[in-house]
Amino acid sequence: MTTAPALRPPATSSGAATGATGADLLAAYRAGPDRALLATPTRTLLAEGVHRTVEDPAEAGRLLAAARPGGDGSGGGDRGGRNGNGDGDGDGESGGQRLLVGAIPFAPGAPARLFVPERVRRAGPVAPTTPAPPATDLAGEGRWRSRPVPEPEGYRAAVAEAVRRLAGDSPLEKVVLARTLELTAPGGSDLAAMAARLVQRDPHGYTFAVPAGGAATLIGASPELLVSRRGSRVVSNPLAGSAARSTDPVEDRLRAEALLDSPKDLAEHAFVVDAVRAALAPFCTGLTAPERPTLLRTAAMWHLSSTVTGTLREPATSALELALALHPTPAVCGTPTAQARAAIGELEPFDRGLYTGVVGWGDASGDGEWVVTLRCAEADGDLLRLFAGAGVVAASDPDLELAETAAKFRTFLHAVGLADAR
Ligand SMILES: C=C(O[C@H]1C=CC=C(C(=O)O)[C@@H]1O)C(=O)O
Repeated sequence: MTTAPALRPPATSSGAATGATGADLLAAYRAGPDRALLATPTRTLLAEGVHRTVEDPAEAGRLLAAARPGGDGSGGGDRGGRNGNGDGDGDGESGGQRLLVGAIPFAPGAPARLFVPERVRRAGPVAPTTPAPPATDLAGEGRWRSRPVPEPEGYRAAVAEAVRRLAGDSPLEKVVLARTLELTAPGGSDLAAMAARLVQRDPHGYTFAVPAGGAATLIGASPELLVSRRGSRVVSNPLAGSAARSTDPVEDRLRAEALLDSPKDLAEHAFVVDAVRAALAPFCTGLTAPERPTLLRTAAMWHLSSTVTGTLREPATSALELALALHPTPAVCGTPTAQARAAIGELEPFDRGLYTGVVGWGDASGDGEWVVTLRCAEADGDLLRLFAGAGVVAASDPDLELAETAAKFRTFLHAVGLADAR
């Protein structure tokens, strides 16, 4: 057990309420190793200054527990809020200094990029009407060079190999295979402007821009809530099963309806819901999940979506503990987890880093919102490395999974002001 220094940073860092809006905090964000922005459907958090960094997520959990009022987990009340995820908490520089923000990687044992900020400014969600910078400022004419890793042919071959394994004797039932797209722009990229465009395009998503080690920043807009905990109320929103949006409204609706009826996608989805229920069961009573998924829409994608809710058995269980118990779900790894992880290690020719990990915040009362790290890029100097993956099951078609990952890249490409990539 760590004898943790209190999470509370120096007393000088606390401040009076500022009345800032979500849009103000978004506008105030500047990328850097000591800044983090989280803009969720219910709140905006801008964290500045590093009180301490935490590389071990388990240690982060202990730190939060030690900083809990009375150390007994009694700090959280059930205050409800939209979707049970909270209500934005009002605004201002807050008594929420005892907060942890950042990202946890996909691979166990790789360093987490979590930190306790010196200052946290909070506001409600960014209004959907908040103007974003024009795409042309970011894209410029021919400014970006792109390189897929692996090449599309390599990704197709990996999916085909996974399908062969899924059809064979292996216990593997689902594996999520990803690819990357490296974009380079001389002079680097304006990450604050990209964050603004991500929020504006997907105001119901979870936009994040957090330090990723060294001078790198992890930036993206995830549609998938891994878990939120507010008082005793626990919510998870697993997604799996996807279709690209169409600009033609009739075609768009047809794709959505086909997704809802697709046996392949329903199977892919069921693995995730079952795993989420199983992981939450030891911690929750009254777990509920719908019989059938519904549709969730982002600007670029349709997804099959299920909202799983429950009530904590032990009030001391934090959102972070729940996130660590859930991660990695079959939405990003596969089923069974160990075999899927091994297949990913063999079939993906790159390190996922923070992609398909967990990103978000947790506070000393145990409340928090942790989302699955998707639809994102790692930005470092001139390089932006985008990531996208797709769940592969026995009925998967390599061409369709390639097209699905291309569609998933669009979330970020549009934030940069670029058109599609193959
Ligand atoms: C792995 C990704 O998406 C996951 C989340 C939602 C739907 C998914 C799917 O339909 O395959 C993936 O499981 C990604 O966006 O990179």
